[in-house]
Amino acid sequence: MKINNTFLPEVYLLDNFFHKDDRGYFVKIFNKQIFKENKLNAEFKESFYSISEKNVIRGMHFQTPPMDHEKLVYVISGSILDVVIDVRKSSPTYGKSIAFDLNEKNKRSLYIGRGFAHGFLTKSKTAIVGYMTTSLYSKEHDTGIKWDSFGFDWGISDPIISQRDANFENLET
Ligand SMILES: Cc1cn([C@H]2C[C@H](O)[C@@H](COP(=O)(O)OP(=O)(O)O[C@H]3O[C@H](C)C(=O)[C@H](O)[C@H]3O)O2)c(=O)[nH]c1=O
Repeated sequence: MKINNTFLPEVYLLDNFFHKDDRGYFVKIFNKQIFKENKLNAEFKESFYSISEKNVIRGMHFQTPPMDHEKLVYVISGSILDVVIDVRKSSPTYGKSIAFDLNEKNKRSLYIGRGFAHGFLTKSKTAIVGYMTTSLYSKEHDTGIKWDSFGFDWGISDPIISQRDANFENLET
């Protein structure tokens, strides 16, 4: 596993270990020792996955303190455009976003620190996206900002989104 810095501190792009043989692929997405050696929070408390159709946007989600968390996002099948934005008002990179293609071919994952909103666009027919988070889900602390409110070009104008995501507030400028 190789952990790559990005221009957003606390957001890392991970090149995961994988093994290919005539049966297919084996991919490892988490190793506690490597995470701790690289000062990434390795104390994950929940893991879940979603299955999305093409042109679905899920996001931009985050949990507010004290239930904020680090999040590890990876793609089991398909392809997504994964987007993260800094929503920490006191941060020098507040409002700055970064995007990565995560897919079953590159087997990359994204480690997202606290204070960042996360979302993705499904680019393949379907995409199975896995998550691990370092806090428990808390409905009261689960919130977000609107997907088209921070100047990011998703390359799509009419995504399939939930009513909840459509009703999020815009990023405060
Ligand atoms: C996360 C979660 C959700 N829920 C409930 C809340 C909703 O009734 C339903 C679906 O949740 P939501 O619409 O938030 O799911 P997504 O839109 O796929 O959100 C996910 O995708 C975006 C991109 C993320 O970054 C979020 O961390 C992740 O939650 O499950 C639970 O009951 N427990 C949970 O842990």
